Amino acid sequence: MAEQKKGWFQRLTAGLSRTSREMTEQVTQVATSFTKKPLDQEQLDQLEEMLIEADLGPHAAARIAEAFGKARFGKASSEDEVKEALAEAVAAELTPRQGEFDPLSGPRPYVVMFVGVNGSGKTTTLGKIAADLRAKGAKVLIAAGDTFRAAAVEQLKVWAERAGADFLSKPTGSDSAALAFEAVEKGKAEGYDVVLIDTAGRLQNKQDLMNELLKVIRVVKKVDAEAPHETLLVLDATVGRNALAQEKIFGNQVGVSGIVMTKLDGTARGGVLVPVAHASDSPIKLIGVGEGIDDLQPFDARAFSRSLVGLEN
Ligand SMILES: Nc1nc2c(ncn2[C@@H]2O[C@H](COP(=O)(O)OP(=O)(O)OP(=O)(O)O)[C@@H](O)[C@H]2O)c(=O)[nH]1
Repeated sequence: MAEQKKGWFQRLTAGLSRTSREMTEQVTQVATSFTKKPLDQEQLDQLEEMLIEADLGPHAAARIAEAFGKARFGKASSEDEVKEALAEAVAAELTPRQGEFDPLSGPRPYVVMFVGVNGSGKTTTLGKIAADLRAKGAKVLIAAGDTFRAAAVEQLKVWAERAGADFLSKPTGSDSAALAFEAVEKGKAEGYDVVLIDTAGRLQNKQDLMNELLKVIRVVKKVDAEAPHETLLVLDATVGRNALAQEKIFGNQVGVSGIVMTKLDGTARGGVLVPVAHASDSPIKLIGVGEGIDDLQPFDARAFSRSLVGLEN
């Protein structure tokens, strides 16, 4: 178990290495002056600026700098003390925004819808979740709701086969709401534990896409009024602060129950998770720190915060 936990933290740290390297460099720079003299307002301002540059957003940056100031004002600090205090201040921001994705403890079939723009990592995330659920012995059905793109259907099919999950699709251009309806009906009739529904990420325009997603939800509710039990919004961390705009649109128009932040390994701007977590009404539930199956992790605010500032564990 300790080994497993270590492996998990190492993957998180490796995944966040670009962001944490950037942060650590900055922290080290700022911290050099912190070690030499008692913390003053000028240093706090520098720290705040650095946090803004790291994409944590102006509001969180101000709050974190303030919390840091409360903990360390008037004291000289070693680099590790700076990191510890920063990690604590970031964790204080994120801990209330941490949520759990646990489809096997909910009603059966537990219906999960994946939304997000093309390329955000929806298909990969869905595939990784399917593989994890299958490994736990669950009966899983995947519905290829992006009926507009043949390539998306094919890609999802590969993931379904790899995971050993059943797969439902329709010819390109079919009604995705009808497919979702069938999937939930089949899920009910055939005793599935979980139904995972992929959706389109791009249509002619944003409003068409939102209308389409709302239609899928309406239709799914005809089979099960409680469904979808989860609507996971998949956001790509490499788009930086654009992720905030996406959260706003999907969150306001479709309704989202949890956020998955992917590709944290592909960017030095992983700090963007902080303003997204704050702006969103729904918690961060999962993070993607690589392309492998084990690289989708439950979001752990404390571990994320420590890893972000380059602490070892
Ligand atoms: N490095 C890294 N790559 C990821 C992660 N998650 C997804 N990807 C990659 O991002 C690319 C896009 O992911 P998809 O799952 O195809 O994205 P999508 O939202 O389904 O997009 P479409 O299939 O175009 O609708 C793929 O090459 C994935 O392997 C991650 O956490 N880290």
